[in-house]
Amino acid sequence: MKKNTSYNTGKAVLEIKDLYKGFGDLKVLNGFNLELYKGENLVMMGKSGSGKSVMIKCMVGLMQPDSGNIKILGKDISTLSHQEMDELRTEIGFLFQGSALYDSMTVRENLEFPLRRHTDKFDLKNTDELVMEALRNVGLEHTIDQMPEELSGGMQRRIAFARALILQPQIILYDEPTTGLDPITSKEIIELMQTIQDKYNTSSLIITHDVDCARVISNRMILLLDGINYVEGTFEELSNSKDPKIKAFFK
Ligand SMILES: Nc1ncnc2c1ncn2[C@@H]1O[C@H](COP(=O)(O)OP(=O)(O)OP(=O)(O)O)[C@@H](O)[C@H]1O
Repeated sequence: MKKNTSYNTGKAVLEIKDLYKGFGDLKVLNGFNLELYKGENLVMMGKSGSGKSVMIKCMVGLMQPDSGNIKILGKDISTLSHQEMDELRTEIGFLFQGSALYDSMTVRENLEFPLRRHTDKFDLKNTDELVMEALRNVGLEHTIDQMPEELSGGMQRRIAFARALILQPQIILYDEPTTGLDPITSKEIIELMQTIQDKYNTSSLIITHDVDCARVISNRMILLLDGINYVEGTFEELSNSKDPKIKAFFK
């Protein structure tokens, strides 16, 4: 698979500067910085409890940082109204480990759901077309009228992927996209992530502990350690590091 590692001259779609967040005596983020460039796959690794979820919650406006600055698509999120933040969230697709489908809805209804919430951005007349395109992207057009329970775990994950894509986001956030999947399904998901990036030139922030996933998908990597962006570089650079703290991630 071709890998491009020259994104750091491009335009940043997400900029986190000097982010601090603590809970009482617990300092979680201590001046964390991150830039995600247009069209890149940035893999973020961090130990359990290192603050990855806190960082994401600050990023999508679900948590208030103590200080620091977050810009998404050039907009400082601390200046946005509720409605503006909601609109900006349509530019971010989420694929989380627990991105469960609604059990009582068909695949079609699951995919229509985000569109109905954002009629300002999408014309509901085009719903069928958008649903089909999203399903085509994950190769599951034939499941459109099925219920989630009729699908395998891997297929459900792909439908959740299609649902994350349906709003045509510019940024995709993946949290442990391959955790809990068997190696073959895991490989399929990684290939899908790559296909989507190639097709739509999306920018992805991928949080994972899966070294194989990081090797295949990352253009660049960042390690969150001690509340800061401890190191950044390509997979090759980081995996060959002599620093024991960095080496620990690649065991
Ligand atoms: N609302 C909260 N109140 C108090 N402490 C919190 C809160 N949210 C997170 N923390 C603490 O902040 C630290 C970082 O949590 P976070 O969930 O971001 O970790 P993580 O890196 O996502 O871990 P994992 O990989 O296990 O999901 C933890 O010690 C957690 O207990």
